[in-house]
Amino acid sequence: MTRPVLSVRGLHRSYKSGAGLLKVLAGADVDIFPGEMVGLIGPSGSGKSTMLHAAGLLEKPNDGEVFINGRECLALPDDERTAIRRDRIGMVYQFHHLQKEFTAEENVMIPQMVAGKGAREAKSEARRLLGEMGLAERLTHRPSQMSGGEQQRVAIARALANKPQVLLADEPTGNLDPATSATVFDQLYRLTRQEGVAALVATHNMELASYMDRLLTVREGLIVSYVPTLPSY
Ligand SMILES: Nc1ncnc2c1ncn2[C@@H]1O[C@H](COP(=O)(O)OP(=O)(O)OP(=O)(O)O)[C@@H](O)[C@H]1O
Repeated sequence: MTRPVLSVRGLHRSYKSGAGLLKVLAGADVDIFPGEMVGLIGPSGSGKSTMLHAAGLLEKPNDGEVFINGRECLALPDDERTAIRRDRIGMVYQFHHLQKEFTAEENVMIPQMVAGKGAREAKSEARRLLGEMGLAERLTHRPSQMSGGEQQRVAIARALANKPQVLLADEPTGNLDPATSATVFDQLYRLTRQEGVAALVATHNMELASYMDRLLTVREGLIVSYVPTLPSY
């Protein structure tokens, strides 16, 4: 049987809320297998971002384990966890978070060079990925010189630049109009498939969700398989 590339086990996360405690995740499990695209859906505030942040090793949960390629990462020393996050995990957010003083090409080169790649190799990979995202004519544009959809496509190329095994995307098209959202999602879908990257994508967009291989949702702090029923949420 294929081993999951990302495995989350028994994740607990609560936040202080006034005098009490808001339990968001209460023992949540997720398995993502190589090459698949899994949707994470559910109402606002249900815990999708909380799950993605913990799975992406950005935030320590109160309890639980996160395995990347079979290796538990939350208990690792900070520097090892950072290296795994850099080399194995790509993140895309609703807002692109590109560095505004750098060009599209440089934005995609930076994470590669931080990971130790030389400038020439990083540039060639940046050009390849930006070309795949339909941005061959935008290499030297800065974020302010690009449309929202173009900026988000650069952010996707950047997230894939270090050949991660898993891409975690938090409403990657949530800030775009419906037509641009569909195009950007299409490119995200095609490129993750082509590069063999597994993806967990939080979205409110049920049309995009219908293209995913599987859907998960958060219910009472647990992650469960989601089978759409009428009326949908
Ligand atoms: N740092 C924090 N401190 C306190 N409460 C928080 C914090 N982060 C998240 N929460 C709360 O945890 C709950 C889950 O938030 P989360 O962002 O994971 O939901 P979500 O499903 O991603 O929502 P959305 O679809 O609106 O992005 C919310 O009620 C939120 O207010």
